Amino acid sequence: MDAETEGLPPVENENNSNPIDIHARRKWFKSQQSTVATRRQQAVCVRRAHKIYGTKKNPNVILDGLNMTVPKGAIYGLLGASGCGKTTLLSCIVGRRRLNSGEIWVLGGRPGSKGSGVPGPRIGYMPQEIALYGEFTIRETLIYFGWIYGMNTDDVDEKTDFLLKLLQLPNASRFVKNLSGGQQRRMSLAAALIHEPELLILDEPTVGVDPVLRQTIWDYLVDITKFGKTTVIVTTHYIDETRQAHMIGLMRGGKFLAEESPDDLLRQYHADSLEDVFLKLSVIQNMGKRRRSSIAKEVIDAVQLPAMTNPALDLSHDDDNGEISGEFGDNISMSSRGPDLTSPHVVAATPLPPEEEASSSCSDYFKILKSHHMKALIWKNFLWMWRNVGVMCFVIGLPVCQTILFCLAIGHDPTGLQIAVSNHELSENLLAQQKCPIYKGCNATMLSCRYLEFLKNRSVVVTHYATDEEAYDVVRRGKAWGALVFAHNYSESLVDRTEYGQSTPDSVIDASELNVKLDMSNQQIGTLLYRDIQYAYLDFIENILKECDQDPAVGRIPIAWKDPIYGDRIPNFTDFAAPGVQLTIIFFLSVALTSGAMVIERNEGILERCLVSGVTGFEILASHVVTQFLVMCFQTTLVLIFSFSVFELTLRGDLFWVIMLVLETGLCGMCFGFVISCAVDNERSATYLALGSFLPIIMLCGIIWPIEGMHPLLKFPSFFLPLTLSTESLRSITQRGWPIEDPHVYIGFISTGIWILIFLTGSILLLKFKKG
Ligand SMILES: Nc1ncnc2c1ncn2[C@@H]1O[C@H](COP(=O)(O)OP(=O)(O)OP(=O)(O)O)[C@@H](O)[C@H]1O
Repeated sequence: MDAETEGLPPVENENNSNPIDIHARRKWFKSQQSTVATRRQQAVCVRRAHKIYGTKKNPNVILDGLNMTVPKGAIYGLLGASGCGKTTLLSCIVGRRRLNSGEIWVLGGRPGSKGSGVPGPRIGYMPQEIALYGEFTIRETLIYFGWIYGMNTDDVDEKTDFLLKLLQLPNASRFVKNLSGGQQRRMSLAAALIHEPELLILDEPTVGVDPVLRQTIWDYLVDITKFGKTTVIVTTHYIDETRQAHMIGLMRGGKFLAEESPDDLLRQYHADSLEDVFLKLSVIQNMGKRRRSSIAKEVIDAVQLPAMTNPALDLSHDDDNGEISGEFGDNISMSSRGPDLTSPHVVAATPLPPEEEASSSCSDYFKILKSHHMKALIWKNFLWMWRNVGVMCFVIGLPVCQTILFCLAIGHDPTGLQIAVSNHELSENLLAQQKCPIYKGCNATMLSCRYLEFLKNRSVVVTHYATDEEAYDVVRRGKAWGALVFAHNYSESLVDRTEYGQSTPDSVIDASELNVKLDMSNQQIGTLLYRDIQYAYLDFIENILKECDQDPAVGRIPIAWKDPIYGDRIPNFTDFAAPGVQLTIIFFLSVALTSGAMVIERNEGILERCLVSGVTGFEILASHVVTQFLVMCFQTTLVLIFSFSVFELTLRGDLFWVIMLVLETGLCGMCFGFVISCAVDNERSATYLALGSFLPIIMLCGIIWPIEGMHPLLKFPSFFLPLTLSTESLRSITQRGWPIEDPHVYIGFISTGIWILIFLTGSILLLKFKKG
């Protein structure tokens, strides 16, 4: 190899079928000058990468000016202690995390930029977590990923047979959840290999794999990189298995201690194993550092370091190295030598993607949905539902159960309310028998008993007591809701009172009055008794006047209650609360549905894997909208059938608009669920957030109490909540029968539509930017 071509990255040549000797290939991966053009020629090129977790006050520096060069066609072993930042570096490479500073080039483009194909099908990513659906079979899993990558089912089946043999996986119809831990990891590897990507990124693929199979996997990796078409980056804890890699990067303290071929490292450091090299490099790195070494003194003493004739091997002062971390691989500063675009090194082997910054225009967030992505995602969602049919029956049945419970339990007048009566018109004998005789017709005998009969018709249970104090005591002890006291001359006084008119003496007025003491601790029951005691009295007076051939209207209070314009003469709470309750049930079950679905995906790492494969957040949301919408249609149908057909709640308006509004509100709930699932990282937080929003919405949206009764400070903001105007709108349709043209009705549709847009945009932005 002449001087000009030395250091040339392997040229992809599809026609070249001769495997190239591994030692010859390693020579290509020698140090070379770094320019933007050469960086774009590498499979992966990282420069001056800084990544910090935590707060400004308490930063956790993970990548500290790290440089990395992965030539095309190489197997690159990324080594380092647990927690040193390997996964973080990989997730920055695949475009799932952003660096705080520095640059990354992957397959010639910036991850996330338009046309770079990264994230996308050019990459095969096997994350550290299993990131698979346990409820799917091996075949279904591979079909799902195959479709995502745009493969057809026949090709997937063919590749499935090959991968099952290669990775010694069991029958394709076995469920992933029933595989052993090691088998699941191999399954995860198969999902990354299915589409033969240009760049394979494998985060610990050989954990839990026996040595023989581990060797098979490595042989396969060597095989697919033979012709320079595929590049592999692999992290592993088994340092010595990377002897087969073309290049290894030893990571420590946020930097690479070395980036070399394994043979060169062993030679340079006079070591027998790569573990030995790693130890020596770690000791060298710690030399000269003021902070306490993390390596035990006995270990340091036992290590024989090579003579540092080469200053690049001296890592003890690497803090000052800036961009140069040593003469390893391509880690030479671009600024240290001028760019040389005429060099034959920079001749592109394959067309490179346009050099662009990560896209940030608004239209990019709403990229057109790819049909193969949507097909895979929707199929996956339905398959998940089918495999969890019990859960789905519960989800669909829950709103109906809640509606039934609401209709049976809420809004009906309480019955069997106990009233204690001290009636001094009763003789001791009658009192002992609890008898109160009624004299019908135009008869003024024992009018107290006649009144009580009307009261009993209003579902009040009357018990007689001998004294007033006894009756009051029963109320005090909570055995009755009220005490009524009749004077011994009640009937006579009542007649006198009507006859005397204005000249009625006070004693007669007192005796003709029914004395009432209620337990008003329960507002609903207290108000009901208050109402019934008065209504019973009016019925009683009208009845006597009628029996005595007098006009019953004389006994009424002089207010004529005509038929109401809207609603019933005696309105019921069920009709008032039903619209709000129906919308709340559909809204919050939709929240639970979507926030749960997305959080589960995120927890199991599937979402991450999906996004790396090129699926956009918008596509994931859209697929869930499609499947959950179908579920919601079932829920809505059942809720409305039970509300209006079975329980016959009032419906004066158009059922069509009721259905539309309920569906729109469900959609709004789904979008709110997306926001929650995109904003939080685990199910517990999602549950807290959903529950936390439930109570304020119930209280502030006029569902259980009219907004007019709210504190003035709450009235205005409550109009901006998602269920306020829609509840009012539904109430107007069902109770008043108003059409869609009425502003009270269409405002509910508009406000819900605006909320849908807000939530949808919020969740897409969160998916886009919440990478870490
Ligand atoms: N999202 C995060 N927020 C804060 N710290 C994080 C986050 N992710 C990782 N870390 C921390 O960053 C460090 C590097 O983590 P990373 O997972 O990249 O290490 P790793 O080298 O892949 O480890 P392992 O080999 O054990 O998988 C760890 O200390 C980890 O606790």
